[in-house]
Amino acid sequence: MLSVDAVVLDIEGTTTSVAFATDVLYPYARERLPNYVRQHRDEPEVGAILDEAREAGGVFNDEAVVVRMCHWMERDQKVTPLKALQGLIWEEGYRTGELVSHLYPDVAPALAAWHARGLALYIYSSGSVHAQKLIYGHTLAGDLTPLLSGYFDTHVGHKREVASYRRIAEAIGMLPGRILFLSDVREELDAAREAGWQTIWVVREGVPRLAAAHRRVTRFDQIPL
Ligand SMILES: CSCCC(=O)C(=O)COP(=O)(O)O
Ligand SMILES: [Mg+2]
Repeated sequence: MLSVDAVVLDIEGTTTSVAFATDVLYPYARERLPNYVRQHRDEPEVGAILDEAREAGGVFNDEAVVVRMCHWMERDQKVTPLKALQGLIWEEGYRTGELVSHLYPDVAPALAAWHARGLALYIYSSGSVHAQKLIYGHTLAGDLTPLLSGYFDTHVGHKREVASYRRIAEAIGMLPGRILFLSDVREELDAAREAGWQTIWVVREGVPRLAAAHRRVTRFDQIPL
């Protein structure tokens, strides 16, 4: 059995299929981004995102920033202002019911059981905190947000950087060795382990099995908690 006080979960490829992101969420945002910017650029929140994107992209006007953001999206670059804007665009889709988050069937029962056992559950994703709340608030299994104690995005740093995991441990006030990180990406797990966390590599069905560098599961009910 693993002995931990908290579980930190990645989203894409771990609780939710990569296909939901690549075939549903990202195209939804890509189709709407230019119009969304045109309609909302005078709102302070969107204005601040555009300023940050201008700075990150080294461009000066709104047209160029839209082109740059679309370019980031095509390459799935996890650039913080892009992720913030995607979250705002997805909001309407979740509100109208057009978007419902995919969730692997083993996830909701495991989260409920771990929560009932007193484990604190957190999300760490490149998607913005706003997007994360929407994703878990509208899943195939219903609203899972009551099970979650907090959310972290790229404001704590990127997921392949050791410092990000140190910051999260400090923010949640737990010893690194008492935190378990679940992810489908080896470089993220390597960074978490270097920060002293326990790790499990979630390798979902249909995903090629690579050399095991971390303890590995294909479903959450195989996690010994
Ligand atoms: C269901 S994916 C939506 C979240 C997102 O925008 C993203 O980039 C996912 O990145 P992760 O770090 O969770 O792999
Ligand atoms: Mg992932």
